[in-house]
Amino acid sequence: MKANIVLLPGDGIGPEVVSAAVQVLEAVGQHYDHKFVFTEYLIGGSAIDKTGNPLPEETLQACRSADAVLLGAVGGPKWDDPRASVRPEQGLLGLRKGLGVFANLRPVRVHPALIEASPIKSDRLLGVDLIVVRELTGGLYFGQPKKRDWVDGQQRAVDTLEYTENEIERIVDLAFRLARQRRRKVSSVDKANVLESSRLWREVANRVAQRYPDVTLEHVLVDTAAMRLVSVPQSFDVIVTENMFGDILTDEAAVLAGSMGMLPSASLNGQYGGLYEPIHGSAPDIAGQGIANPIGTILSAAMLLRYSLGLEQEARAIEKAVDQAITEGARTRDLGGSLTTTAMTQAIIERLD
Ligand SMILES: NC(=O)c1ccc[n+]([C@@H]2O[C@H](COP(=O)([O-])OP(=O)(O)OC[C@H]3O[C@@H](n4cnc5c(N)ncnc54)[C@H](O)[C@@H]3O)[C@@H](O)[C@H]2O)c1
Ligand SMILES: CC(C)[C@H](C(=O)O)[C@@H](O)C(=O)O
Ligand SMILES: [Mg+2]
Repeated sequence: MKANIVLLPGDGIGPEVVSAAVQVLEAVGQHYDHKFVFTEYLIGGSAIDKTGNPLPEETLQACRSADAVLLGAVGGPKWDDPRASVRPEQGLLGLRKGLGVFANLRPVRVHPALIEASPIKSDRLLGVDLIVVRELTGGLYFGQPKKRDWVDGQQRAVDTLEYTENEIERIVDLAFRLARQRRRKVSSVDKANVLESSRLWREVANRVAQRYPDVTLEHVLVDTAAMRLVSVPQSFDVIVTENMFGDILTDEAAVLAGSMGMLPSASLNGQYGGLYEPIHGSAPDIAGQGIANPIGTILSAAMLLRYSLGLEQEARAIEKAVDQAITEGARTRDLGGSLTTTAMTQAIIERLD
């Protein structure tokens, strides 16, 4: 098959890990006789530097007409001035909103050989296989008003946590559908003891659950969920939650998997091609050194093949090659090893069937 894939390398380690994933996709393309056409566009800090805009119109249009989009990361200290009127992260949020990708799937699997790499180092990590379904285009990130003003002679800052029933319904429904292909358990994470938006979330989740009598639903408060994630991670199958809770819990979940560099994600809505990115950021502390772990981005490329191009066998081939490389001891520095980004990528490519 032929597919047009837009690349958004972005900032920091973004270009390093995207280039790694492209090499893997090219190798898969050769093995299976597919033609992946890659076109690169600007986003984030590097887009601000070149155009003054973190999401140039040209980038958004290209992403809308692509079969899929693969993104590295945006942001970094260079653009962190709190008084700046444009920020790299606005580019990413604008892209997610502009593509309407409300469903962000963040699978978390612990490779048995990496239990040692996690600070938890315990059998409780054995067999952990969960997926966080993070609502991505609503909640605190996008609610209005979002502003600064002056009240009683001092500055005030306002963010708004807002959800409509429809926004909750579509993401919770997706979580239930996913649970049917897995262990049939949904943990809906909220803060219903405090937040009105969470009370609505719970009501809607209960309503959706009636359509899935074969799936178990539990409600978990987000603070308890954070605790359970490190103490009894095997108790989770599908976690569904609002935008910011999902952001925070998945960084925590990355600790189970051994490193921030391990986790992939897919952002979907069924309309545009889908946006694929590792869950980590631009890692300014290691950028430019060639030591970033490319696995989160490579596994995001596998998700791209699965969800946007329907290439299940090819997706599995990548996942298997990653598993095998790890089993056989391939480790970047974050996992306690010494392989460079390029060497790790090569180790994975060599193990593709
Ligand atoms: N999707 C995105 O584009 C995205 C996501 C998160 C953060 N950010 C941005 O990235 C910048 C840096 O944020 P941060 O430092 O808080 O988070 P970060 O995820 O960039 O880094 C946190 C820690 O994890 C390590 N790490 C992350 N990815 C790694 C990889 N692939 N291999 C090895 N180690 C890795 C880093 O070295 C760092 O020690 C900020 O500007 C933030 O806004 C962007
Ligand atoms: C960079 C930031 C806007 C982003 C988010 O919060 O969604 C990141 O942390 C992520 O997890 O993708
Ligand atoms: Mg995050």
